[in-house]
Amino acid sequence: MTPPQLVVHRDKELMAQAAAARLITKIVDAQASRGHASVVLTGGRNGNGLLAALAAAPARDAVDWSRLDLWWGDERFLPEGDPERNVTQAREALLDAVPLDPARVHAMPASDGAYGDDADAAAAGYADELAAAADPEDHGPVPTFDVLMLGVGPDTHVASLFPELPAVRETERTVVGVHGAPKPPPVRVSLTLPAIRAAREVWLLAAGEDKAEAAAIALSGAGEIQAPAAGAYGRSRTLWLLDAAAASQLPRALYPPASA
Ligand SMILES: O=C1O[C@H](COP(=O)(O)O)[C@@H](O)[C@H](O)[C@H]1O
Repeated sequence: MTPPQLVVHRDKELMAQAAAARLITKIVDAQASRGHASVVLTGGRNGNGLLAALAAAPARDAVDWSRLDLWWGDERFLPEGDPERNVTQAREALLDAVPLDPARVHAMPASDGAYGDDADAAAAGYADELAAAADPEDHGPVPTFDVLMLGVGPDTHVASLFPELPAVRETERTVVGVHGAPKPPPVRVSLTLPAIRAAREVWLLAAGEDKAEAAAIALSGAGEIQAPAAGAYGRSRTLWLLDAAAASQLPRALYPPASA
């Protein structure tokens, strides 16, 4: 487990811009050293804010978009093109504006797609896609993502791993169908904690006052079943990117004094 590092920005706009700049640098560095990069996107307000900031950043042209693999941490299991689907929102915020290779955009299945309305089959299909993309050096059924981003919900959920639901207890499968999610829609598809932990870097995004309690709980030693965000960490780095409002309930010992 890599211990969480915290960066606290003044407000959510600055956080989104700084995180977008950080992501551009990560992708460019990975492409320079390995020829390609892989990023796992998150849904939600903070994830979409980051993508919009990236779309507006002139430095986005430093990325070779054709050599970037995009995956998703979770998806709301809805029909293709539904405005509530994470992929639909990501396309609007950024993806439609950059020259990605469509074969490298690994959206999670829709509820009117190849698996019909069977979220568990859709999850198994996505797990197969991940396994097929993994190299022998990845030591497992999931690629070693360069960066995996997770929005933190006000209830400490990450991806579609909600407190106490079976998905957060999963230790074998890399992707699961989620049923009875407390946040709509109730049916979702999600990476599990073991799949999340395959990433080199895990970035948790939390901006806004409604994330303050969740951040304080997850960073104060809570268990991952009760607070899924506490169980999300990367192989090399776990980074919490917060704004001042989301950091406002953190114990002083955790709050980095020199953040801007
Ligand atoms: O439903 C979801 O919610 C979380 C957090 O969203 P936010 O709007 O509270 O920031 C998100 O990370 C997840 O991908 C999404 O499906």
